[in-house]
Amino acid sequence: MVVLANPPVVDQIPLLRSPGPRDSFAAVPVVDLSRPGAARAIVDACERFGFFKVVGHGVSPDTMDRAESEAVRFFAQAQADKDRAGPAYPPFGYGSKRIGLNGDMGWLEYLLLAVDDSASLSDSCAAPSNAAFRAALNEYVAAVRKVAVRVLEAMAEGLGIAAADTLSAMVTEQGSDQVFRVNHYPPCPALQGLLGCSATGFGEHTDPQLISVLRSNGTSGLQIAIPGGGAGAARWVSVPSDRDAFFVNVGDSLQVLTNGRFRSVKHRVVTNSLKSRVSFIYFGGPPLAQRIAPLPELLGEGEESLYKEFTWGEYKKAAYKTRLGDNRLAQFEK
Ligand SMILES: C=C1C[C@]23C[C@@]1(O)CC[C@H]2[C@@]12CC[C@H](O)[C@@](C)(C(=O)O1)[C@H]2[C@@H]3C(=O)O
Ligand SMILES: O=C(O)CCC(=O)C(=O)O
Ligand SMILES: [Fe+2]
Repeated sequence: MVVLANPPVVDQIPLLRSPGPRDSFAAVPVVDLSRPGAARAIVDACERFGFFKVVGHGVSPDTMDRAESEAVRFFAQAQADKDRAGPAYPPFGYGSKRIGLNGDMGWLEYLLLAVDDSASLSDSCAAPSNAAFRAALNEYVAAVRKVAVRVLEAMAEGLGIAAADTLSAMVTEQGSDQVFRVNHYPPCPALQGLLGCSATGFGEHTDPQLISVLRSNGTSGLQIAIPGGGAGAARWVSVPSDRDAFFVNVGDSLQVLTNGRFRSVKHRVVTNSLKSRVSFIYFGGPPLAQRIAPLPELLGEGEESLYKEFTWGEYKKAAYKTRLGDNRLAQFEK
């Protein structure tokens, strides 16, 4: 029997099967935000996959490129300099390989940053301290939050909710819990010898918030779980990258607000063996006191909530005690 030992650099990082051309999710739903019909298309994608790609968003390529090149510059610094941006208090600040506080590991480094009510990086996070990087991220975060708001408004319209801002207000009102993440996945060449294996960049999970809006530098690696793996199982498919587009994930809280009509999508990142991936993710969450329960307009006659009552603060506290791959919503199901 041949026993393959993991190379030491990836000792504690789980391996995944390297994606191949047959894993490509060519049918990823694409929504053009500038066209009529976007609301219906978004609802359809959220019901089927909890995931879609957004084009026609109007965000300037300069805004995206500036943020990306500043991020590349930040991560190219010496390790000791990056470590100085480490969390003043967890989870915010610079991190490397460790995800969360419960033992999850991935082949990445990242900045996890709090966003304030005016869609700027919160002053409570000193990192990143470089003024040009901070300015570029502030410009990007303001732009991506506008995209999130338009998407949430379109969802409300598509769901037939009378007040257009029912969902979007949750991420714009005072005290809303918005987080921004910059992930850098260096290539993992040590694995080239292990045929067919890649390091886990970011292990499988669902996002706890309402929605996450992601943009990457065009290096592939993001996978989502879609129904249809046979016998009710899910199948992992690779999302073709597109540096000009945004990708939207439905999070756990939106699944609950829609009483399970929208799916909180399971996703993960597989490290590329040749190219670095840089991704930006805006996580739109509500204020801590926001009650997360199915919207009354969405409940049919006699339909009951599938979930126990909770606030976002309660859910977040419970979520941060779980491992990445845990089914966080299970403890709130009736
Ligand atoms: C393992 C963990 C990392 C995470 C907190 C958690 O305990 C479970 C949820 C994880 C997640 C996934 C989406 C976002 O990247 C994130 C910032 C979030 O809100 O929930 C991360 C958390 C993290 O990295 O701290
Ligand atoms: O970096 C990516 O592309 C996705 C990361 C992710 O899912 C997350 O940070 O929650
Ligand atoms: Fe995620």
